[in-house]
Amino acid sequence: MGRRRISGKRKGVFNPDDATRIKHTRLGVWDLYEEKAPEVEHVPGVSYWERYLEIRRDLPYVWTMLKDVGSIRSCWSLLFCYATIEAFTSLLPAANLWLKGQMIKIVQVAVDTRSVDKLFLTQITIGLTAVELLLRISFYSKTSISRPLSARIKQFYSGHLFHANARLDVPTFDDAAIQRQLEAASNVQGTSVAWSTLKNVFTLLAVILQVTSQASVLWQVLKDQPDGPLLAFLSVAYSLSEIFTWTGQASRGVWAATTRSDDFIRLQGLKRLVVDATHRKEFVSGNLAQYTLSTFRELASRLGEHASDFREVYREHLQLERLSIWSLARLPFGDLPQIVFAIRAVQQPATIPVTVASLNLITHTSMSFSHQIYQVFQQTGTIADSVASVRKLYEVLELPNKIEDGTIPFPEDAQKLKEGVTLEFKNVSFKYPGTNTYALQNVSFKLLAGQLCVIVGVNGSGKSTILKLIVRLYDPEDGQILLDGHDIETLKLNDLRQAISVLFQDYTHFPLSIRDNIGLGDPAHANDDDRIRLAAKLGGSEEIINRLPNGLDTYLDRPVKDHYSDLPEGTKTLFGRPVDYSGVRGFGEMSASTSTGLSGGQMQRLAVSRTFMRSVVSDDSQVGLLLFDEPSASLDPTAEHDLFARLRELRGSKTMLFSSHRFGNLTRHADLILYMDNAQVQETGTHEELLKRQGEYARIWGLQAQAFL
Ligand SMILES: Nc1ncnc2c1ncn2[C@@H]1O[C@H](COP(=O)(O)OP(=O)(O)OP(=O)(O)O)[C@@H](O)[C@H]1O
Repeated sequence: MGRRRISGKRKGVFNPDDATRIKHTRLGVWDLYEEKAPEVEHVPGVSYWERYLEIRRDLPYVWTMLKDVGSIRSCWSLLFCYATIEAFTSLLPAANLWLKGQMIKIVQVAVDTRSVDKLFLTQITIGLTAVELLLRISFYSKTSISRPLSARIKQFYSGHLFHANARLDVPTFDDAAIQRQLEAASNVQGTSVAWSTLKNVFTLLAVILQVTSQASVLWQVLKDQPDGPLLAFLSVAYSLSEIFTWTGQASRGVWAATTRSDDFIRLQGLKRLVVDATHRKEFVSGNLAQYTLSTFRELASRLGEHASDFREVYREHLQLERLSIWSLARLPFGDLPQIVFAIRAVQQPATIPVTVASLNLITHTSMSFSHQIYQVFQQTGTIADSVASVRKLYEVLELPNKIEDGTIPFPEDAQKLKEGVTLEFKNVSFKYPGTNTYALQNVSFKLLAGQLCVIVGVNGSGKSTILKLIVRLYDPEDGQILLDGHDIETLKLNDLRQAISVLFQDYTHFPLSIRDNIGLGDPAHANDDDRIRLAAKLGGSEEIINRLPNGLDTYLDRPVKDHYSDLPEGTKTLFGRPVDYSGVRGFGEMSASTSTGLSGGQMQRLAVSRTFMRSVVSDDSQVGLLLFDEPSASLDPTAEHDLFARLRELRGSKTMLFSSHRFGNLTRHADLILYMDNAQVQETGTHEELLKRQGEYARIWGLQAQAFL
């Protein structure tokens, strides 16, 4: 086969170094690699046949989409109105053409009889004005209908996409290919894929209707005139030649571009450094202004005009390509109708007035044909793309999660869960996806119900990874993890995660209110303010919340930005918030710093409160295992002491597992300590046992103890 496909899923890899298949072009500082178009591509229609085949393959998804769109309130009736107006509008140019043809007839009669039918002429003129008016009215009605239609469809599909995103697990979500798929499935130019596909299909059908109706009217008008059929053919032929031109261009294969210019990369880095608010503190304190400015100027002058944005140079490149030999060669054909008319006028001077009128009509129509035919081909391209997007929109709902769900319900006895669970690692080994080194190697340990386990060890030794495997964010490559004797891979995922509460080291704050941030620890009670306040109290964040002007309603990171024009200089706050000027600085993607400015420790208290909401606040808690990854890393010593004391007091007999750098406070109370290094458990035992052993644990304990002497 060897022919390329235009869009959709493609097997294999794109290898820029394969000179036999890839064309390399230097565009300023950019290297553009494009798939070479095989000769067969230039045969008109071939790529469109491929597109047709692709569209056909994707049609089942379009059918599902239509059914979904139909389920949206009053969508069918709106769509019907939209389609009717679209069809009506596409017939108006033919009506216009017919009226103009009648004008020619009037001229012809006038030439022959030296008299004009004034009434008919008036009717034609009124008709032409009416057509113009109807065009405008149709356009207005179409826009008014498309607004609610698009809004409803868009809202429906934003729910669809939310679902698609929400159901993915960590390794699947982290997969770059999946991310690209999610992106492709989301919005196209601010409106949803579904709506733009429907609109494109309507436009395509309307353009086809318009072209055929106009062509048949043109034929009717010209067929009785001398050379009429020839002229009609010539004028349409020129337009049809557009197909040849656009066939070669509308379909571009896979391409990729990169820059290897160190100067350009450094220049872009400097630009980011100077506008990004996150670097400002170091930028100012490091006195970087002078140095970066002179480096910037030096780099810019060395790069000169080559320092262009890729999109800009790529656009120019495409424009130049468009001036292909073929498009130049066909230019004279555009003048053929005029030449034929001129010859006829010389041979039959009496027909000159009719000839001029017909010529005008033909030129006008053929110009509009060119435009419409171009639109048809543009449109099929767009439809193939958007139909492919519809497929992606539905495929993302079917993406298999990499972590497979189990079937066994857990726990068997909810009452027993409160007394804790047993946890066992049997020879567990694990590598993170895409890496070659073990994050855990042959890890084995057993924790009995109600016991407290502390994992200690150097940075990167695998402590957090143990916790991530217990909640099945990832599955081990080898070995087994057992919860109350069941391999966790056989348990229902929802049940497993319900039974565990985990506080990660890299906890995040949701871009929601503090109420939601704590409440979501236990979604079933997320609206229970009493529980939320209790969790805040136990987690040590009550005081912080009370000090915030909006209390539980405070957004630490407001997900919606305010919009404003140039504001007077004195405006420092607006809507009760500091004015964010980052957008004005030109980098749209920069995140504005709208956070309320809590310290790391204060943030951690909020995170602990969320965990408490889930595990200790509710008396009907389904949690039997508590996992904490460095819960006190940002806490001051008093806060840390309080937290551990509260945890020991509140956990009841739940099993608990901590990962920590600090020895002492917790390790002395631990039933089991795992000392980890290099992805392996090196020493196990209680604090006393490990001290007696005089190993690494004892050595580090000694170091930490000495620091306090
Ligand atoms: N998402 C990830 N992708 C790839 N590698 C990872 C990922 N997370 C952790 N690692 C690697 O796995 C190893 C173990 O990491 P882990 O976070 O479990 O260590 P840790 O003992 O908790 O470290 P710390 O004390 O710094 O928290 C490290 O080498 C780390 O670089």
